[in-house]
Amino acid sequence: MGVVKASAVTASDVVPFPEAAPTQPRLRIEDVRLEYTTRGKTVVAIDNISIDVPDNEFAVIVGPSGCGKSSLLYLVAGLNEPTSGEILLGDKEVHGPGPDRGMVFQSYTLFPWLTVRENVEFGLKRRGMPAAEREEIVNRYLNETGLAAFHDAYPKQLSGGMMQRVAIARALANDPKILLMDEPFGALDSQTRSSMQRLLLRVWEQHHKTVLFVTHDIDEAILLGDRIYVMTARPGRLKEEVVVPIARPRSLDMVMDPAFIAVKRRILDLLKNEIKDDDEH
Ligand SMILES: Nc1ncnc2c1ncn2[C@@H]1O[C@H](COP(=O)(O)OP(=O)(O)OP(=O)(O)O)[C@@H](O)[C@H]1O
Repeated sequence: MGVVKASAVTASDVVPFPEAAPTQPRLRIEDVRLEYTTRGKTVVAIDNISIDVPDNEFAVIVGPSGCGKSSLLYLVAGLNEPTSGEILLGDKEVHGPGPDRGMVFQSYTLFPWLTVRENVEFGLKRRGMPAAEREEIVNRYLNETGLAAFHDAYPKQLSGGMMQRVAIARALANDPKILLMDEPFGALDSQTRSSMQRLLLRVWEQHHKTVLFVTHDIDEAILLGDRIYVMTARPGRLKEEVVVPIARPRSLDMVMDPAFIAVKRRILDLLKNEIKDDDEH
């Protein structure tokens, strides 16, 4: 084969590398502002927040009480519309709720007339998934969340922790693009809360589902999160994005690690300043 001289190669001969599709983060919150108007009085709850949540990351929102954390999650869930700005999931703008977003709230939101199995199965059945496929998926999530032995129980027979397991299993079974969790362990006693954190760590490390998680608990935020968005006092703005430099798999005893303590100190400082700023106004 002859040698191709460099001079023989023209621009039109060069086959460009296929451009890698730019990887858009799954969730983009762009310049979102939210005002509530009640009886003629307008309150700015969220003031121009922009956040990109990378795919397959566990993102956590922390901030002073009333800074708009739940409001932001509700906007992503499509349960409310921003006053301005937009929210994109993939390349679709969010308007209204949809099966691409799974929600787990602090209050228990199971259907009381359905068993554990039927609760987990609900969304799949609604989508018309065949029974055999449904059963396989439901069994998998019942096992993963330690609910297999309780599959025939009704919500009223379960403790708060068990009900939240069902809510998590139900959300995951629907295979949403993102899981939105609003203080899901906020109503649980501290022991149950720890056990739920362990469970969520284990389940999340298996699926790496994109999560947006709201909490007041800084230890919980660091333990679970890859990235923590710290908000200012109301009107909520993004104060700082803190990346958690702690390897996975994680365990609850990591709260004693120097890296954990350093991140905690950083977040507490950010929040302390925020509350002080707020008091001074
Ligand atoms: N439906 C509503 N109508 C009017 N004001 C509202 C409404 N929902 C929330 N607010 C106000 O908006 C602000 C943000 O509320 P939000 O519940 O989102 O904050 P949060 O950070 O989740 O609070 P917390 O940490 O206490 O749960 C608060 O001042 C709240 O009183």
